[in-house]
Amino acid sequence: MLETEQLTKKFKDTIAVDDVSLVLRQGESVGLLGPNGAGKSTAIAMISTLMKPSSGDVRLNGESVLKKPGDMRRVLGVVPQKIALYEELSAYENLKFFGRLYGLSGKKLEQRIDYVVELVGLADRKKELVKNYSGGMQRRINLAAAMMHEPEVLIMDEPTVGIDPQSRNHLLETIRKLNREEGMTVLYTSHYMEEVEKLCDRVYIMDHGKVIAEGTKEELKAILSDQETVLIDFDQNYPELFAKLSEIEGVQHAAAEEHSLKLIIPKGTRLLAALFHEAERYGAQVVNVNVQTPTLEDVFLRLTGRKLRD
Ligand SMILES: Nc1ncnc2c1ncn2[C@@H]1O[C@H](COP(=O)(O)OP(=O)(O)OP(=O)(O)O)[C@@H](O)[C@H]1O
Repeated sequence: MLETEQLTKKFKDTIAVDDVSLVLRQGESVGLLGPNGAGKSTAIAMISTLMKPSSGDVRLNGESVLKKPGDMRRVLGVVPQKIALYEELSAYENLKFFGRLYGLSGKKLEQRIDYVVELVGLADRKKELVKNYSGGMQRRINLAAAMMHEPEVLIMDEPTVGIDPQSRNHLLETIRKLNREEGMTVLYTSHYMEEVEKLCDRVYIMDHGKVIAEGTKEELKAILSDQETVLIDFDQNYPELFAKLSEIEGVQHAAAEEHSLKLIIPKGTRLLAALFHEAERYGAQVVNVNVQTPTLEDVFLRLTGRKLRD
């Protein structure tokens, strides 16, 4: 129902979005996964008609939205990364304002407000001023505002960055319910691999403005089907040892995080003898060794040599 064709956005010396072709089918939940600066927000700004592409096109049911941006705006509910609410007003007043912008009034408007505050779990607090809400509650009302005009497609730009775990879970559950139970089409961007794994059927992985991989979660993980991920926990951080271990024969990618080192190796690689030998040389204690099936985070590491959250 919605697609981008070789979408490109150039700023002075940066190509923020580079030849990106995405497809979003009705009822699907699609993830756009990439680190900070990958170009996700810029792509969303163009899809939602807030920014003109340098080249390429965005199509809604086959028709270019560059000519008819109004059609797209009616269909889309966009939850931006930044909170877009009036702080001095209550949640209820904010929702009333957004509802009126979309032409709702009277009983219909009140019914819709009742529905969206219930949806985000804030019905009993709707009369409080937005400035007194926690960051997570503000995000939930942000989602409620995007839902006021009964959009067919919901686009969310990193909606859980910096919020408390309770609001995060609530948001994720709400989006999941909207997609699975109400058939809402969802485009969800994040640099949190676990969120995309939980919510999305299909995933585009972006880096430096380009789509570097696309597929169902299973297809993407199949990129690593003949590899395994070994997570080694140490008693503390040993930068020199970690660098040394990353060079062991067979290790294809390595990423260190605090006391742990993650290695991607071909299945069946005999690693333990070398691991313990080197650890002993550096006086390091191996606390735990865990062999895992690859995650989308590992796929990203394999494709780019970097971690998603570098
Ligand atoms: N208005 C602008 N002018 C110049 N450069 C920009 C502009 N907007 C974005 N960029 C650059 O384009 C690139 C992509 O940015 P974008 O915000 O789309 O990435 P992102 O994947 O959404 O990351 P984040 O999660 O940090 O928002 C970055 O290098 C950014 O600095």
